[in-house]
Amino acid sequence: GFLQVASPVPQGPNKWHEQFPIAKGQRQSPIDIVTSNAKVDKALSDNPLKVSYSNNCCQSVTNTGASFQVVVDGAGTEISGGPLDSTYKLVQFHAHWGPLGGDEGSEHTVDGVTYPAELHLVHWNQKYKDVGEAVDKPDGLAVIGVFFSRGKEHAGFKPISDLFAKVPRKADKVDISFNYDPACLLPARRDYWTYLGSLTTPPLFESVTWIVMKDPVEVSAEQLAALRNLLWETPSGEGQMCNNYRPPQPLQGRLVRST
Ligand SMILES: NS(=O)(=O)c1c(F)c(F)c(-n2cc(CC3CCCCC3)nn2)c(F)c1F
Ligand SMILES: [Zn+2]
Repeated sequence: GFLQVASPVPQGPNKWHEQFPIAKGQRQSPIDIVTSNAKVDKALSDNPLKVSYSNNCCQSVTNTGASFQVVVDGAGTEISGGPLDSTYKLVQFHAHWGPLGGDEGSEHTVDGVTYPAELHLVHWNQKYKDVGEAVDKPDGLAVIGVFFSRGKEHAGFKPISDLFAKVPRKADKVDISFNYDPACLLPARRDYWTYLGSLTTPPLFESVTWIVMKDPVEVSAEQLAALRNLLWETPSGEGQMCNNYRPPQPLQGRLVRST
């Protein structure tokens, strides 16, 4: 019979350094946020983080083979202020999560505490011509991280979590025909920690100003379970996508600032 050439199953985080040496770099993400070591910086509150998203910016949801990804056309979806020296535009949002019913799954941890999932809103610096140019520059990206805790249903996340069943396989894609404002996914209290880090997936570029919201948002157990409608390649064939999170990396002496 024909030689079966399977697509290589993606290597886990502790092998990434073989192909991406920067995995052992000086500003890798995620990190464990030790709240007692975070330094309150008045400058962050003097120039508050400004999030101005439009409600018709979301184009589609796709299964990237590593997460869901809501693709956004950046028109009018800008953030600025806080730790940012320029305006950044939203390009996509996705998440990382753990096993069904488990409490691990977030990438950042807070005093060693994990959350069942973590949402990432990825923005690129408008001083560059596009995200491809920005993605590997030290000030190229700004990612807002939002912890998901298990509780009551998140009405704002429902239109998105209902779409996961429609994109079970890698490269599956469904258009978003309704108006959707991703700002509904942010916690009411806008306090955050911020530090300089990296992409948490290959190519692991050290190009991210991280803005990790202090307060989690509640989503229901069903909405967390809906993340598992997404499938991916496992060593034993196709399986439910889960545990797509990188564990915390060495702080390497970096300062974490806090509002
Ligand atoms: N977890 S994370 O740190 O928030 C995070 C991710 F997980 C990502 F996958 C990306 N990412 C960026 C690109 C486009 C690049 C286009 C140029 C070539 C490299 C990929 N695709 N995925 C990303 F930007 C990001 F910030
Ligand atoms: Zn991410």
